[in-house]
Amino acid sequence: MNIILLGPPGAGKGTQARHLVETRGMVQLSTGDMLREAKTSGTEMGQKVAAIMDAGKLVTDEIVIGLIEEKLTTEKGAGFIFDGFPRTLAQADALSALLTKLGQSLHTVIEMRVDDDALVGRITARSTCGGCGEVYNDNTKPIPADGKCTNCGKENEFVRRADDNEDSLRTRLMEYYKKTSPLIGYYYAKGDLRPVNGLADIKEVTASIEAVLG
Ligand SMILES: Nc1ncnc2c1ncn2[C@@H]1O[C@H](COP(=O)(O)OP(=O)(O)O)[C@@H](O)[C@H]1O
Repeated sequence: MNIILLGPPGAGKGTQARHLVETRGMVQLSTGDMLREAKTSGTEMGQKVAAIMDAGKLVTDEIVIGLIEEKLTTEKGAGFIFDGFPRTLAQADALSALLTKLGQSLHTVIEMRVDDDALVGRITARSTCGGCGEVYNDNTKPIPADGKCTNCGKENEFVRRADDNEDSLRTRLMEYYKKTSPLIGYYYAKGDLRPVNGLADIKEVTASIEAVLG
């Protein structure tokens, strides 16, 4: 079963994707994570994407489609969760073609609905473990009082993502409304779209997603 988690930055896609990985053995394909990895790798591609990401703009379709294509052919599991991809209509078409080529299809597109004020609040509070990238303070969980990451167990610094600042966030929201939100209509018309309330608490959102996936 292959699914897309669709929604604006800060909607909680990553949190819910990680849950599906743990409970269902699905494979999370987060283009944001892949690009952040590329950014720190020091490659030519990494340097190219760093400035774009930090400013909150979208990286080119060519780059992200290439990253997804590589993962689709190498990763194995009980289906893929596309998290942060597709973000443009060109990416949606490319995904459809790639899945067809692999003899696979898309099961459901889960639209995580949240209001803009909540997003801005979540993202400007968000920080991550400097060691493993575990997310804190985005309405999920507070930074541990003992300073030890609940995921990797180490006492790392809790850092802000380079693009989690007010300016970059405004640009990311603008990019979302201009380029990504048309996908809601696109998948609705295809009959694949299932909305869930992303403003509910994490467990309730998880339960709504479970109910949709069956
Ligand atoms: N599918 C994509 N197409 C283009 N750029 C992307 C894509 N996925 C991620 N990015 C880049 O990575 C940044 C971070 O994405 P992501 O981790 O999904 O964060 P968030 O959902 O919090 O905005 C985006 O602002 C963009 O620059």
